[in-house]
Amino acid sequence: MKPLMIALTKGRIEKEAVKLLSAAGIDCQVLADKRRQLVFTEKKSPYHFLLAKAPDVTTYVKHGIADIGIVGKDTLLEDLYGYYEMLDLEIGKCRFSLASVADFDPDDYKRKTIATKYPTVTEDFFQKKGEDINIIKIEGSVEIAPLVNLADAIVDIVETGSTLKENGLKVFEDICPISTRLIVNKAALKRRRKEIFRLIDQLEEEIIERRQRI
Ligand SMILES: Nc1ncnc2c1ncn2[C@@H]1O[C@H](COP(=O)(O)OP(=O)(O)OP(=O)(O)O)[C@@H](O)[C@H]1O
Ligand SMILES: O=P(O)(O)OC[C@H]1O[C@H](OP(=O)(O)OP(=O)(O)O)[C@H](O)[C@@H]1O
Repeated sequence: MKPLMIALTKGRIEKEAVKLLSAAGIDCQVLADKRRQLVFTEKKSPYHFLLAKAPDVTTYVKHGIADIGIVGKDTLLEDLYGYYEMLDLEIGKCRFSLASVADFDPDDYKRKTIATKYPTVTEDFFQKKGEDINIIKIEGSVEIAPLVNLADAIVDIVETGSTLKENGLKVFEDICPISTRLIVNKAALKRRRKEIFRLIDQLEEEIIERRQRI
């Protein structure tokens, strides 16, 4: 049978994810000297890999190109269906927060404009408060928006808080924690159940060990 194909989010969580997979005994040797290569399907490799942007990892898993995806909960909350979320890898930890300039009033009754890369999360957060808002979709450096009056506030990822601080912004409310998750293609979970659960068990064991080390 073909090796399992794992779609890995490239960028910030890549290194941590490869470290976790390797520690769990999942051979990632092919990724060691990858340079600009993005697809790794070497015959002798026990696993195949592709490296993609976070929202595309979900797409490759949904379409069955990848059996397994490694992607942040932030991305999954924007694209909720069509895969199984199987495991919290407990890496890539950060959170969603509502942030703005110091004089922003979250209790102001006027209809707010919120800038974000995450419209679904934002809509859901304000809907639960019973608040109707305008959303402006921004692709990055979202912190600019309240500084130049494009928006009243932002919903964005906060990790250390230094980006907010360096731009004179503060958190008004934490929305939810985020971490990296393992997702599985629905058909693959039926067809390759044994192999996938073996990989999940290996990862779980390593995650528990790491928890005990802290
Ligand atoms: N401080 C952080 N900022 C952003 N993402 C973080 C942070 N810490 C962990 N993550 C996780 O890393 C994932 C990938 O983030 P990364 O910044 O590499 O890509 P991106 O958000 O698509 O940005 P870019 O467009 O710069 O590539 C996020 O989806 C999130 O789950
Ligand atoms: O709390 P911190 O540790 O400062 O991290 C949070 C920052 O990191 C992310 O941006 P990223 O670097 O991915 O760039 P982007 O704004 O272009 O998405 C996020 O959108 C924040 O801007």
